[in-house]
Parts: sequence; structure tokens; C-alpha cells
Amino acid sequence: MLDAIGLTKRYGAIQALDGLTLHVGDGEIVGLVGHNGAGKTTLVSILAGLNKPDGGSVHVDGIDPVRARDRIGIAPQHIALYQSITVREHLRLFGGLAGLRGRALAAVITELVEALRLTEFVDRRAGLLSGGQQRRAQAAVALVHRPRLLLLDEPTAGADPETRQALLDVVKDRARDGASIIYTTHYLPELTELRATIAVAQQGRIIARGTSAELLDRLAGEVLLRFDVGEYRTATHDPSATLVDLVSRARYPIRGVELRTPTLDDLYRSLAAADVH
Ligand SMILES: Nc1ncnc2c1ncn2[C@@H]1O[C@H](COP(=O)(O)OP(=O)(O)OP(=O)(O)O)[C@@H](O)[C@H]1O
Repeated sequence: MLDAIGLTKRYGAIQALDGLTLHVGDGEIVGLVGHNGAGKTTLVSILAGLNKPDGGSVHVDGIDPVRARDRIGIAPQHIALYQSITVREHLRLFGGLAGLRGRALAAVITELVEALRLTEFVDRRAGLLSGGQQRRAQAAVALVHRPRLLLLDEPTAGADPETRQALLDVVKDRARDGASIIYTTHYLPELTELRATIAVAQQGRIIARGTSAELLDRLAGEVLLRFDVGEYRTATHDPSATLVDLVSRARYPIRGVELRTPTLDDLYRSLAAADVH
């Protein structure tokens, strides 16, 4: 569905993208993670056709993104709403620009107002909304024309738990309907909930790509045993096997046991630690 191959982008002395390649299939949610400055926002803006790469190619359903605008929905990291019109007017405007009319447009607006809990402020001007309300409105604008490719750049930054959950539920629904989704976040547990595959960006490239299980396999977990005289802690790639082995060899009574399997946060930290900015 989305094919980005060998993308490069330079801002003066900064190489923001450095040969970045990414494929996203139909119905796939890709969690795009990486250090600040890794190139995620630059990538998203190029995939949306809002920014031109210096080199490489992007195809959305085989088409250049600039000509595939009505198939793409983007919720940018920085809010981009018109201050003086209401949320409903935004949805009518962007739905209309993508060719939606009449009942079809009204139906999708009703659905989004409910799903993203916009009822309370849908008829208020965007400039008067709180930060979290603006984020929800921005997500609704990205979703209103049922895009085939959805680009969500930190959509839950600063959102309260209810808002976050509502957004995650809508994203899962859209993926079930076949949309391809790129979801940029620093909140890694969200990607587990979305059952997203993960793409790790670093210095303008994707340096790791796979399911969270595949990526976490590389990381060590930990086993901790507590004794009356102190504790013993060891890193391991197979915590349960290590525990069985340690218990069989223990010379003192064991007073407590803790197993820690690696999490997505460990993955993020390990890659961030390897970053050489
Ligand atoms: N318009 C611009 N002009 C100059 N440099 C830019 C511009 N946009 C991005 N950069 C630089 O390009 C690099 C990649 O930035 P980008 O915003 O794509 O990173 P990011 O991964 O989205 O970061 P974050 O997690 O902080 O949002 C950074 O070094 C940034 O300073």
C-alpha cells in the first residue's frame, strides 16, 4: 500500500533522512518510534506529500502522494486547525474537499463525534479549545474522509487517558477496515495495545523493523532471587529457564523471586543508548 524507498532529505547541514525505506501493508499499523530528531516528522510530512524528498521515491497505492492526497489523512504533531471556525466546520470542509457530500459526510461526522467524544465542543471555534480537545479535533480531521493511509504524528501527546483510549479504539477500527496506518509515539505501551509492528528510526533511517516479539527477543530480561543474606540478580534472554537453573543450584533458602521480561521501553532505551548524535 505504502512504499517509501531510499528517502533522503537534508536541511542545510542536517541530514534528516538518510536513505530511509519503509513498506506498510493494507490494514497494518506501524509504530514509528525513535529518538527526538530521528526524522519521524520529516518522514511523515514527505509521505503526506507536504514536503519533497531530495531523493528516493514514495508511492501510495502506486501513486505519488501529491496526487493521492484524498487517500491520505494526516494528524500533524503541531496542531494545524483554523482558529476561527468550529470543529464541525473543519470536518465539513475537509470531508467536502475529499469529495464527501450530503448523507455520507453527515454520517461520518456523527460517527467521529461519538467515537472521539467531540460532542461537548464540536460547535466551538478551534481557537477556543483546550490542547487535548484540539488534538481530538485534529485526529477527526485526519479521519473524516476515510483515508487509505493514515499518518498520526504523536496523536496522543498530552492527551488524558480517556482521550487516548478513544483514539486508540478508532485507529484499531480503521486498521480492521483495511487502512494502512503510521503511528508515531513515544508511549510504547500504546503500540502493544494497537498490535502494531514497529519501525525504529535513527539518524534518518529505519534501523529495526518487526513485531514487538521479534525486536524484544534481542534484549535481555532479568532474574532476581532474594535470600536472608542478600539478593542475586542476573541478566538473561530466557528468564524462566534461568530461574529454574538458579533454583536447582541455590545453597540457601530462597525468600523471593522476581522475573522481568524485556519490554518495549527496554528496546527504546537500548536503541537510544546506541544513538551517537
Ligand atoms: N524545517 C526544518 N529546518 C531545519 N531543520 C529541520 C527542519 N525540520 C526538521 N529539521 C531537523 O531534521 C532532523 C529530524 O527532525 P524531525 O522533526 O523529523 O525528527 P523527529 O524524529 O520527528 O523528532 P521528535 O521526536 O522530536 O518529533 C532534526 O535534526 C531537526 O532539527
